[in-house]
Amino acid sequence: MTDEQANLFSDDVGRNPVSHFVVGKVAATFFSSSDSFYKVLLVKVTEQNIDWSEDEIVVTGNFADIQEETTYRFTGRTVTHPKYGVQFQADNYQNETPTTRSGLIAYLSGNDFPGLGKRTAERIVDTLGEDAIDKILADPKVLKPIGLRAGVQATLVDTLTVNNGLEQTIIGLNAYGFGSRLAAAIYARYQGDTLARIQENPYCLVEDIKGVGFKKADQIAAQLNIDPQADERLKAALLTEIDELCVANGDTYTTAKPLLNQTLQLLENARHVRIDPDKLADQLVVLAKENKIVGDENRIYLRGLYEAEWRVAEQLKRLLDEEDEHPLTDKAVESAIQHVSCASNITYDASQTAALKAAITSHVFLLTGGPGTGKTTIIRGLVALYAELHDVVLDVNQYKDEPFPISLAAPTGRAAKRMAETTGLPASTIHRLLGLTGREDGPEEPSKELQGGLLIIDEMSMVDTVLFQQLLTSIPSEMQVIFVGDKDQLPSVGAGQVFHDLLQFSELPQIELTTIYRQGNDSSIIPLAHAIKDGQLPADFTVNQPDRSFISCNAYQVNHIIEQVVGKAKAKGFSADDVQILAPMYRGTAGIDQLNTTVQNIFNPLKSARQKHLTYNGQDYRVGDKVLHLVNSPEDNVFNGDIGRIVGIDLAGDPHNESKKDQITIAFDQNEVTYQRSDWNRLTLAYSMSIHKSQGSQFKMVILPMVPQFSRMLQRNLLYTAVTRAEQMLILLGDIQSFERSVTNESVNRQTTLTKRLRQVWGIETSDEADEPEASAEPATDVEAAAGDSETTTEGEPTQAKSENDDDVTSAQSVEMAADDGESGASTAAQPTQGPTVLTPTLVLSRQIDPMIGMAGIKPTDFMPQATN
Ligand SMILES: Nc1ncnc2c1ncn2[C@@H]1O[C@H](COP(=O)(O)OP(=O)(O)OP(=O)(O)O)[C@@H](O)[C@H]1O
Repeated sequence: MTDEQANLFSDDVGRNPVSHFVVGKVAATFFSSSDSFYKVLLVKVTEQNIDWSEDEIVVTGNFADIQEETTYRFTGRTVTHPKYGVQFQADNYQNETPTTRSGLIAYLSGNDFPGLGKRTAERIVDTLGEDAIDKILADPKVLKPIGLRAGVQATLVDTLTVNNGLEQTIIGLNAYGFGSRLAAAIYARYQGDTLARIQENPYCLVEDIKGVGFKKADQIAAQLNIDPQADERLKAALLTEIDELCVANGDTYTTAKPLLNQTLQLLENARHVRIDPDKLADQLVVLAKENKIVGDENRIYLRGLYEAEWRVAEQLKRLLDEEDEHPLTDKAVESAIQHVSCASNITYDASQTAALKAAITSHVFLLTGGPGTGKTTIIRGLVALYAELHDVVLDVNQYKDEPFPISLAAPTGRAAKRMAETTGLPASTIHRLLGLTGREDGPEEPSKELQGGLLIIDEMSMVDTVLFQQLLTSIPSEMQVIFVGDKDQLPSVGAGQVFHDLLQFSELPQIELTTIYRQGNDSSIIPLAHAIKDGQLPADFTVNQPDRSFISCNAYQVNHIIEQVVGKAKAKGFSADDVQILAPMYRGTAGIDQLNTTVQNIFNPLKSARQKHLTYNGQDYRVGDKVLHLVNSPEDNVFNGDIGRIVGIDLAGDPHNESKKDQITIAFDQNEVTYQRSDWNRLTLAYSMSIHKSQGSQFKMVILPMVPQFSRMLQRNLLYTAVTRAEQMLILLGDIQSFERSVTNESVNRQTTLTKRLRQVWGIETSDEADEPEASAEPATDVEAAAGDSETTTEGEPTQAKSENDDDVTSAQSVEMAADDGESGASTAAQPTQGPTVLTPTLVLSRQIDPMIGMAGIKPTDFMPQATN
């Protein structure tokens, strides 16, 4: 154990003056978690100081590699379990190796150490003393004077390390405050080097371990007295802030000024120190040299996102360049379209026919259109067309031993389910299609090659840069691929605006469907959506329609009005699944959290104090609740935005709960998932949800409040996405000015360079490229170029939220100083990308919402609160 660790432990002891222990042989392992180190053991007690009169005790805790029939010393405390009674909860444990001379000699000459006889064991103990094991573990070279054969020495050291080292590692990780799941992930990554790696550079955890952030690493570094000015600290903070800036804005790159500003704030606030901005800028250069970030003109990218954009462009070129061995004739295609049109009883209009024709004859095709313009109709048509032209049988049961020739996929489980329902064919999430588990280390992780002749991806606006790159890499050149979406919806949660950018590039075959079919007497929602898309509210916006209404109210009235509207909807037979409240923000009187509580009490009230429920993060969870999964968890086949229902709550004290832990079981459309407490942060109630999370889903009734408090969230694509989620009924409430503001507030574009990469890969010179510095021109040499540039960006540049530290003059001045320092110029040497030579840029680091089914007779006004009727 190092001094630092010893300090940590003594600190623990300081807080816990009475150190309780149990020493004993592990007789059985009752429970062993599959994804963490948590175990429940039965221990035969040989020694203890906990007032225990029985021979055996149950010991729980985080233990690595426990061997049954081996003696351990457990330190911790006794706890009384509601069902199992008194147990010993261990914070620390160690292999109880003997400490007396004779005990040590017997241990070292025992079965664990083949090749070591009694005499050699005596020599070891006599030479190294009774702390021989600690000395050997600290430095195996102490064995040199003993003169052991190399093989025997290696076995001795290895076995001692296994018997003692792993425990020490887990104890060390526990002491650093890591829970069992993170401890398992860290150990899986560094193995026996874990503690040494952390002690040398705790910031390595930020890069290597999902779930460990800069602040955690920085706390450990502070405990280890690592200099706050250390290069590794500055680099970790820079990487964290590039990621944060890109995640916060959905950009694929950032620029020097916001990056340096935010990084300085992070570094200075965390350890209350001043950081030299020049030193920080130097580390940006170092990160580029280490190939962790890429500077291109005034843009700064994380390497993964930089390469993902290049790869997307290159992969699309590869697919589009593929030549058909047997190209389809116009005549064959036109005749097949006729057949499909007759069989489906649809007369395709001119642009729909053009879309069918272009899509079926292109290797890559993009189809966009607003709600009700026929995207689903075209997907169905394409499937039928492909089957006819390629002699494919559309009966999945006939493909037992070979892959179905048409793959359909979407970014979320709900969108995939809708796709399967509308086509009558299997559809999956993109993650599942690619066999992604979510545990991949990086975007470049190779995924399997897809099989079949045609791939159609729906809800393309939700696909981010990294996932798209993984998808394209898996598509074989002979496969046709069609991307379908609505370009005016919100972009992906992850970085990029892939569909938007692809549509900007006219070399990619594409068609926008603009004729709206689902309208007339049975829908005023779709025309409303199209009007919003075009930047205006219709004149009848506040006039009640058969399927839509507007209730004027202020932010403080929203909750009460929604309570009345939902109460009436429930009385008319609407279920919690039918009614969806969408709001832009979580906090506030009209925010998602408050509305969730209100609507939960209507659809799933707590009926008695004995009903199973639990509280987490200020929200009450009950069996029957509608809940939302907040992240992509491909390992459980549940995705960001998936909605499920709580079907089980197991409390630790339940007699039949074998895990003896609190857990929630949720049924999703596709499967059931059990969430341990450590996963509850992936959940929230779903009666009310953010518009972002509703992407890819539709609901019979959407209730949408818009009030001035939502301020900067009042944007056109947000309102458009919310309105298009309503299948049959839309109830808008709030103040008209907020809706007007949303419509006029044109959606902010993200900072991406995908369209630029496409132009580069296609070798197309465009006029706006002339405005940009030549790849081979003199490199911008310092922060000045980047910082100056970010100052001149106007529309489209995401605005930096005012940080708590905006009045910190020193930090602000520091950035200016760095920007002024023309001498500190640094540019990295050109580095090739993965692409063809001609594409290689000079890498210059500048520090630089069907008809009204079942709705007959029900009008939105039926749900209006009495006061407004
Ligand atoms: N050419 C056409 N002639 C008659 N009806 C059509 C035509 N094209 C589409 N429709 C009908 O219009 C309605 C909307 O079409 P579809 O569902 O394909 O649009 P969509 O773009 O997928 O809409 P959303 O994005 O809202 O799901 C459907 O009822 C469909 O049958």
